Parts: sequence; structure tokens; C-alpha cells
Amino acid sequence: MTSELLIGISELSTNDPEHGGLLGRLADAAVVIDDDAIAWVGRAVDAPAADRRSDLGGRAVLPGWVDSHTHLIFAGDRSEEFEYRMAGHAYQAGGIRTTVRATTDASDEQLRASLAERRAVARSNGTTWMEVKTGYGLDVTQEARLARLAAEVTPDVTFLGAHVVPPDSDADDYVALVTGEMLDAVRPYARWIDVFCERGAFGPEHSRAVLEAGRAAGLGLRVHGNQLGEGDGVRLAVELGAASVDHCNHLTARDIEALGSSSTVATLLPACDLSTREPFPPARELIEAGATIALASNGNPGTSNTTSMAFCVATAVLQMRLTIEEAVWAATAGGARALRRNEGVSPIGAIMPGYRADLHVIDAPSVSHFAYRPGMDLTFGVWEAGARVR
Ligand SMILES: N=CN[C@@H](CCC(=O)O)C(=O)O
Ligand SMILES: [Zn+2]
Repeated sequence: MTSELLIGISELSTNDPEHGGLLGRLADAAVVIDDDAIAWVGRAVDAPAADRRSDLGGRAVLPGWVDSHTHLIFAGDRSEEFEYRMAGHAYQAGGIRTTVRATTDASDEQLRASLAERRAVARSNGTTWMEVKTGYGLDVTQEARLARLAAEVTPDVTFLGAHVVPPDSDADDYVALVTGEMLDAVRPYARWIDVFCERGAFGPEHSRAVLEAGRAAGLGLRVHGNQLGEGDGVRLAVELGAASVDHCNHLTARDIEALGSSSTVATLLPACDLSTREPFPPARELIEAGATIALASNGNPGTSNTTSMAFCVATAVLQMRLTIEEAVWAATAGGARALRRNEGVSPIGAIMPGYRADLHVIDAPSVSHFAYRPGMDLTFGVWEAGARVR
């Protein structure tokens, strides 16, 4: 076992409430890493010895970002659709089919290389854990292929065969395929199942059928809900005990109340909201109702072509009125909760003894700089499972 002592930390955001506030921030702190795990956290003056010592020069350290919602296995470009939308047209779920065509035409090698590149860029910006969804295949062979390739970069693969009904298919027939043969083919590679429960995608009965089939196959549940209008996504996610319901732009008072008293995490996607010009979710009301919030990038070629969690945090603070502490917590501990990885073996999302050693060192004295200096590349160093990767 090798140990490393990190000193010269002006502000350490531990996410451990024992240290006070939501982020459990410690000044003049130190951390000891043993192999891939955090072994010790405290004031620098009390730090134990270790095999190696790295001085971070008075920088702030926080947990690596946990990006709990991405669609990063895809090919092609939809900048024309984006430009059209920025000229005043609404986002249409049907644009997904454009990416399905390009992805189906790409080889395994092309998809593997582009996913690895996107993962590497995210890592160099501080993302140390990432979920990846299928959903640009929409037939048995393609969805299984996307899940297999995604499983090469993350254990959090989500089966999103129910992304949109493919052209010339009947919705009932397609849901039967998703819940039958397609689920069987994807199951060995996936941990989660997801459905786009929205007008123009899947209605409540079809969404329920998809989620119940996934649950029967042993998958955890996630839902894309209430993105483009009020609907049944949140209600269904809470009723079925989904780990998260994502988007949440259009919520009724009843949806907010339901999320406030459930363990289903409300995952908010601020970069997507900007790129689709949807109204922001009622983040403050959700927090005040007691809901757990996660922030994620929703990296995908249609609605959110970014993996920058720092951008999401800045937007959540500046536009959605989250506090700095709420936003940073939501993009780290919140993401870990949305993926149910905040406890058990090698938990993530906090800098506490026993947690995986995923650390993000920024060229700033405090995490407040993510919103105070929006758009700046603050990342100075990244440790993933105890190894320095930037
Ligand atoms: N809303 C559904 N799926 C993606 C968009 C996918 C696309 O347009 O390609 C999302 O989360 O925004
Ligand atoms: Zn999505």
C-alpha cells in the first residue's frame, strides 16, 4: 500500500456535515490517500506522515464531479438543428432520430474512440465518475452494442431503449421489443433502465411498462420527466421508487411535494435548459420542500453538447438561485445519491475516510470561484481512485 499526503489546501470541501455547513468546509486542511481510498482528513497541523507528500500551494480541493446523466455514446453533429432552435424554434424530441442514423453508421472503433475522448475531456475538467445512457440505437443489436461499449468506461450504464419510438414503428410493438428482446440483450451490460416520459416520446402507460420490466430484470430505475411540459414522469418515478427523475422543468405543486418526501433525487440539467431555452426548474422550491437535488451535464448532441460540470454549477447558482454550497453539493454528493453510490463499498461524492479518493483541485482559494469566475478553467489537478490523472 502506498500513501500520499496532500497539504497546502486553503479550503477542503469534504461534504461531511460534521465539519459544518452543507459542504463541511475545512480551512488549512490536509488529506491522506491510501491506494485508491481516502484514509485521513483534517487540519494540516494534525496530519500524519505518509510515503509521499504533495503541496497544493494554497488551492481549494473538493470531491470530483459525479456526472449522473450523460448520453455520450453517439456519432454525428446536430449543430444545424441547434442553430435553427436558436433562431426561435422549439426543441423537438424527434431530433434524436438524426443521431440514431449517424450512430448506427459508425463502427465500434469510432464510437469507442469518441466516447473515450469525451470521457477524457470530462476527466480533465474534474469529472471522476460518469453515468452513460444508450438510446441512440433503438434496435436490439444497436442498443446492445452501445451498452457494451459504454460499459467499457463506466459501471453505471443506463438502458434507454425507450428514448423515442423509431420511425415507421408502432409504439405498442416497440415497447414490447424494449421490454422483451432488447432488455434481454442489454441486461448484461446495464445497471439502470430509463424512459423518456414526455409528450412526443412515451406516455405514462408505456413508461410504466418499461420501468416495471426493467425492475423485474434487476435494473434500477431512472426517468426523463417533465422536461417539455407538465406530465407523469415525476409522479411515476416517485411511485416506482426510481433513483432519480431528471429534467423537472415543469412541475406542479404536487410534483414538488412528492419529490420533497421521497428518496427519488431530482436531477437538474442547467446546460440543457439553456440550450433548449426551457424555463429553469423550480430549484429553490424543490430544496425548500426537502427534495434531494443533483446537477448533471446531460452531455448529448441534441440538447446539451457539453460535459462541463463547472458550467452547470455556475448556471445553477447564477440563474437557478442555488447557493454555492447547494450547487457544489448537488454536482458531487447529489450525483452520488442519484446513482446510489454514496454508501456501500468504495462510496463516492465526499472526501471522508473510506470514500474513493476522487479529488478535484482548483486554481482558486474557494469553491465560490466556480460562480464568481464563470467560464474560467479552474481545474488544476484531478485524482481519480487515488491516482493523479491531470
Ligand atoms: N430528453 C431526452 N433525451 C435527451 C436529448 C437527446 C437528444 O435530443 O438527442 C435529453 O435528456 O435532453
Ligand atoms: Zn437525458
